[in-house]
Amino acid sequence: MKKSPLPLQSNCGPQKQVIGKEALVKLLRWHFGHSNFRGKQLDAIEAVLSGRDCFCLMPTGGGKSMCYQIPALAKPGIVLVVSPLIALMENQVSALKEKGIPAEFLSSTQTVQVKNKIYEDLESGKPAVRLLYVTPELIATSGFMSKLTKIHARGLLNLIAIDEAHCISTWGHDFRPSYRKLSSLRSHLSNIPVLALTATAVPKVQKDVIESLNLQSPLVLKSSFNRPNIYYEVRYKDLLDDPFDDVCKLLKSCGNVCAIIYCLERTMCDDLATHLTSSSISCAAYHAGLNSKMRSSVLDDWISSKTQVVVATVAFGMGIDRKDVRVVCHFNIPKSMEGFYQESGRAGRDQLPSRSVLYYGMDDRRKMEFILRNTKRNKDDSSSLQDKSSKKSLDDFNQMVEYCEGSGCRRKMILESFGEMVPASLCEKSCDVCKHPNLVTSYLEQLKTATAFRQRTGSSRIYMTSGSSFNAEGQMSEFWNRDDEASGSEEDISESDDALDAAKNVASSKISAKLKLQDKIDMLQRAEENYYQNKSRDKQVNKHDKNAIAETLREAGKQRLLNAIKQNQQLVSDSRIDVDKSAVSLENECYKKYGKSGKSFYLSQMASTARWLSTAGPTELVNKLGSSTPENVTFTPNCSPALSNPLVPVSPKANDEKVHDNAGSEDPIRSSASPLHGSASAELPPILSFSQFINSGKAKGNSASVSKRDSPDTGKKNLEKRMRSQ
Ligand SMILES: Nc1ncnc2c1ncn2[C@@H]1O[C@H](COP(=O)(O)OP(=O)(O)OP(=O)(O)O)[C@@H](O)[C@H]1O
Ligand SMILES: [Mg+2]
Repeated sequence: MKKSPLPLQSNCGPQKQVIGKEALVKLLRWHFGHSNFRGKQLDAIEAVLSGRDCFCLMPTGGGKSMCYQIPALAKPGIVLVVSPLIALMENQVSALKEKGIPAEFLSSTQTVQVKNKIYEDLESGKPAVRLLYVTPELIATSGFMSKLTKIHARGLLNLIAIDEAHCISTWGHDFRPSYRKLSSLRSHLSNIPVLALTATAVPKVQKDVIESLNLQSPLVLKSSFNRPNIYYEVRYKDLLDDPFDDVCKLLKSCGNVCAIIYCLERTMCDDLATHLTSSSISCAAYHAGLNSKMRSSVLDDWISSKTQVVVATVAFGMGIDRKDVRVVCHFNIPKSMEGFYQESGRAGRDQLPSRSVLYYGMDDRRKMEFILRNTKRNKDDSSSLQDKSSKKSLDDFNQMVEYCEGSGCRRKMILESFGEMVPASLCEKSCDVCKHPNLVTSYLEQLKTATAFRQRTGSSRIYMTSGSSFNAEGQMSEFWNRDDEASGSEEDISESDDALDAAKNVASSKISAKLKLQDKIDMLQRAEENYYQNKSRDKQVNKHDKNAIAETLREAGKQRLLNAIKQNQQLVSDSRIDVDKSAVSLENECYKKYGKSGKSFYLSQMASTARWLSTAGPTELVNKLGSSTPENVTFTPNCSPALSNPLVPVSPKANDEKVHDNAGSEDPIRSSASPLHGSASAELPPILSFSQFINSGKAKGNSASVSKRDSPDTGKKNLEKRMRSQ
């Protein structure tokens, strides 16, 4: 619902004018319908309005957003909000727009037209926007920084709010390298107050945030971390017959309530979501393996109560504001208390009674310990730094283990981990230990017995045995986005880099320890032979590859999009849009993006596109489709990704181009129109395979020692085989 003009907007005079408490409360009531400020909100607002820096530590759901949203309404000008997640920005901006508050966000998900419109407004004499949300990656770009400097020079910048500020600290659980670049904000935009907000910062992180952001004599506001309306509980997987069923029963016993279930792995999310759905629980999976449209669709459905339960990796949630989440389950033990606090804190933001249930399993514990012990924080860090970082991660994790295996009050444990000393009586029986102490003690004893038994019988499952299990990207846990510093990428969800790296490192270190050089060479030679054998076999079976996307499927896809477009009268009647070409263009976009990832990705992308066509507003549609350049649309033929000789370096361009896989088709490098490509490839001598290379060395050194497999004859055969298979 749109509101009439802001009551204070025109009354605000010069920047220095002090806005009184009453006026601020009036703004709160008028725009947000809350009767009064909560906790330390007013202190933070008054501080930043008077031009002072502020560090604000409030519990999850404490109302931190209000600390920068009210200042944006109290003074003409712009409040810049730095936020780590595109989903989070989208959410807040649409909620503000609903209330008639001019807010925008800038991210890689928007069309150029939308971004240009925002920039035009910012450059106009009197920008309409009051709150501008951006990612830290965007701030780090020189283009955006120069725009910001100009806005500042025109006296239009009121406040810089850094939400989820703990992401700046390498000691924090969600460290984002791009956040570190925010330290330059101070030097570029002097005299603008900075407000740092977080719910989860241990004293060391608090100090780090204040120093990194270069806050000047900030007002430090800290509220208690206690969330009295959340009941904390741990369930022991090793003592349960079927943990999936237990989650199911738990959700059913709570009624059809809103819940989030966190899992470590994407596959686990999918499996558990399927199980719950088959038990008639309204639920969906959410993780970085889904494309961004699918993720938005799951998020939208959950926010609008179409689905009640989301089974997600930690990719879901930071700052997500659905007030009535009644249950947050951790199906696997989280890696730190900070992460656990933040995730479980998504329950009961409406202050009504809610539950946090953690499923603790010994295998999960071992698995997480393995990941943390072997995770490399940064490839360039020295080994002592790596060791320190790994030790810190393990220390953090041990707190979580203590939380699960300890027999003390859970709430007290959480609060003490944040440096808050409280008596156990504060809990008022709102954790399982305080409410059922005997039961929990008995569980812990049973757990000990079960663990000892497993150790004796060696029946513990082995999770990470070989490198091959790590090849499938996305199978591992996913932590927060650790963008490539140089890329300035603005992706909102990370690929699972940490754990994957860890696993790969371990796999390779195991190989190094085990194999001597000769073994390695033999292994590589065998791998090469297998590669060529498989490749020529693949050619025959390729047609039957169940993951391949056939032309008929693509045709059906185009037809589906065309139907979706035709159902939208807005599109059919708009002369700027060519419906046929738009369908072709959209299908091509889906194929180009997800074709290589396989059929299911392609289909899910098509489904989201069709969904978008039926729900998007007229401006969005015209922006996207009116500007498409269907003349330039080229079709990617039904093919597998370019697989030319792996030993020939392939130019990046060649990777982007489309390659026909049919016999007699041309290699894009050799068939390039460029004379350089043409003549160079004709003159190049054949490139030796790995075996040939090794053999030639051996032949030079000691021709007598050449094995049958390594004989020049075999080398020649290999080369012929290789040529045939291309
Ligand atoms: N003064 C207030 N009175 C009542 N409700 C409020 C008040 N301030 C904020 N809220 C509500 O509290 C909820 C949580 O607010 P918000 O999202 O700002 O929390 P947060 O501290 O940013 O949490 P998180 O750490 O999870 O991001 C929102 O639904 C908001 O509308
Ligand atoms: Mg928040």
